[in-house]
Amino acid sequence: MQTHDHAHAHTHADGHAHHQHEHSSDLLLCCEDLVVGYNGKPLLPAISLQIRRGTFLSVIGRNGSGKSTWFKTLLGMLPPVSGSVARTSEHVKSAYVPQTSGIDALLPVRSRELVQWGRLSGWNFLWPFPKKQDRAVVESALDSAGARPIANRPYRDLSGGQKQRALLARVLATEADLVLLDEPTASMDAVAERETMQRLAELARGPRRLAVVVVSHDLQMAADFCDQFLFVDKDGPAIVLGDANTVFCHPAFRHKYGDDYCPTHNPVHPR
Ligand SMILES: Nc1ncnc2c1ncn2[C@@H]1O[C@H](COP(=O)(O)OP(=O)(O)OP(=O)(O)O)[C@@H](O)[C@H]1O
Repeated sequence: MQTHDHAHAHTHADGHAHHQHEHSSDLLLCCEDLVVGYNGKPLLPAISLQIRRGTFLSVIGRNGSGKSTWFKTLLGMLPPVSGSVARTSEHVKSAYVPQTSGIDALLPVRSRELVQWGRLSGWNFLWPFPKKQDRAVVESALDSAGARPIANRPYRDLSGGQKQRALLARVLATEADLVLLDEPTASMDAVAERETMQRLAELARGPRRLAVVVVSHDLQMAADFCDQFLFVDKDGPAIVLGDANTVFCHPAFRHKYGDDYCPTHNPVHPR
């Protein structure tokens, strides 16, 4: 695993023990010298990375460091300033859960309907009556996300943590291979946060073998559950990709977050 300061990072988000059955079809998304930004202006240094099935990657960085920008580019919602991001096959499906604040809090829908929307596309959207098979997927997604108790509640009346459960169910209902979640545990209490991270880890490491990418501000929680970390900092020279020790002990990371997360620099309170 390498890390890179300055303009060219070539690192692969792989090489982990639980990727025992890894083969070429595990590769879902490839970024080559990808530079993200707005209106042709780079925000972060270039990075090359590959996202495979079974990966649980956490994107970390201070407020305004470029995490959402990176996400949007990965999803094709924002064009790269330079370089490329490509799915390895047109069959690779990705799904996105925005920050809760990005959803209209006045949306007059029940949680179950919100999840059903994950099954609809194109013209279906104008005739939103799910097929029997879609209904089964929706019910199972509600169970997997722990959202069954809130399925009939209007989305706007839910607490922040309950909203995130409904959104997680929605992502599961899309049956995507690659799931990107922007701060999925932002308004959850500590127990709910841990449960959600556990569920996401199971989606990556269990039989579904999804690739899961989360933006997380809780570094300890990310360290406990994720296997890959991408540190971004629009004001610094580095973009760092690697396992926990590689990233948390990198000088650029420690410059922003201090030494507490790096076991070799913080031997008194190792992670
Ligand atoms: N549409 C836009 N045009 C130009 N600049 C933008 C645009 N959207 C965001 N930015 C800027 O890009 C930078 C990175 O923003 P981004 O939303 O990616 O940060 P973030 O790491 O996700 O932040 P947070 O942790 O607060 O959610 C910020 O300086 C922001 O002001």
